[in-house]
Amino acid sequence: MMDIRHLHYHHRLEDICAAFGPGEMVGLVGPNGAGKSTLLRAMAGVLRPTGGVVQVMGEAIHAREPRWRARRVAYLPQFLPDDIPFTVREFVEMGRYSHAPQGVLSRADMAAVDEALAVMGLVEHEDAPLAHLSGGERQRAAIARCLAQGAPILLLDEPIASLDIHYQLDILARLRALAEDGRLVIIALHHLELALAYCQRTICLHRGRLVADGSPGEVFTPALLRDVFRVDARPFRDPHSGALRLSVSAAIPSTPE
Ligand SMILES: Nc1ncnc2c1ncn2[C@@H]1O[C@H](COP(=O)(O)OP(=O)(O)OP(=O)(O)O)[C@@H](O)[C@H]1O
Repeated sequence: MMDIRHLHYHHRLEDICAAFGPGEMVGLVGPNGAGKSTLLRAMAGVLRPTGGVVQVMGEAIHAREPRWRARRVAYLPQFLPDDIPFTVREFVEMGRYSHAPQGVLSRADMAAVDEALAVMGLVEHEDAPLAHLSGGERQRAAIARCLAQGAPILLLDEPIASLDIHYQLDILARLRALAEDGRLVIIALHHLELALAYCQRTICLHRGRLVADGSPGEVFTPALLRDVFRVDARPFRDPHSGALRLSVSAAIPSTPE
């Protein structure tokens, strides 16, 4: 479904190789500045690699036009501009325009928008200007736009960063359900505990390189947590639920470079 071959982007990404299939829920983790957003932008086709290629369904994504990309990949950037001059509904409707060649949304398009607004708890805000929403509500509107898009691949850059705990868990559960339904979902996450709980696969970037790729239990070793994330931490199995959890005891002090 998505194949990354020897991807480079200046010094920010170096020789990234990975392949992803339908039905996968993948957590993209790594410390600040590791290259997660850069990688997601290259995967979404909005950033042209300086080497290698990202193929989506066998085609180099950056070489295809925006409508082709939007039918296949829904991409949530890490930050939205503060001054988007649209109502919440208009903004979510934008997710459907790749399905409406003449720019006129059909009944099915409107139904997809209604559903996305409802699952993101935004029906009461649909006529409000986007700029009048709180940070978390705006983030939910951006996720609603991605969901309305109906693309088989979702690339979400820190989708839960500004959300309350209910929406963090609710959205991760919804994304996992979409993956179980056959989509490919890749999310950049700083919450390693939530990656453990919700992602079946985790890929870890460090200084622009892919340093680990496997189940969260395989990836979050005490050595990787120490060397990459600079914390003293160890995974353990919760005696009640049997789920893998993370016990983090301390940040390892930075040493001057
Ligand atoms: N516009 C830019 N121009 C030059 N360098 C950039 C630019 N944006 C990011 N970088 C650099 O590229 C590297 C990777 O940044 P990126 O935003 O991809 O990291 P990230 O893993 O998403 O970080 P974070 O967790 O802090 O969001 C960093 O060293 C950053 O300083």
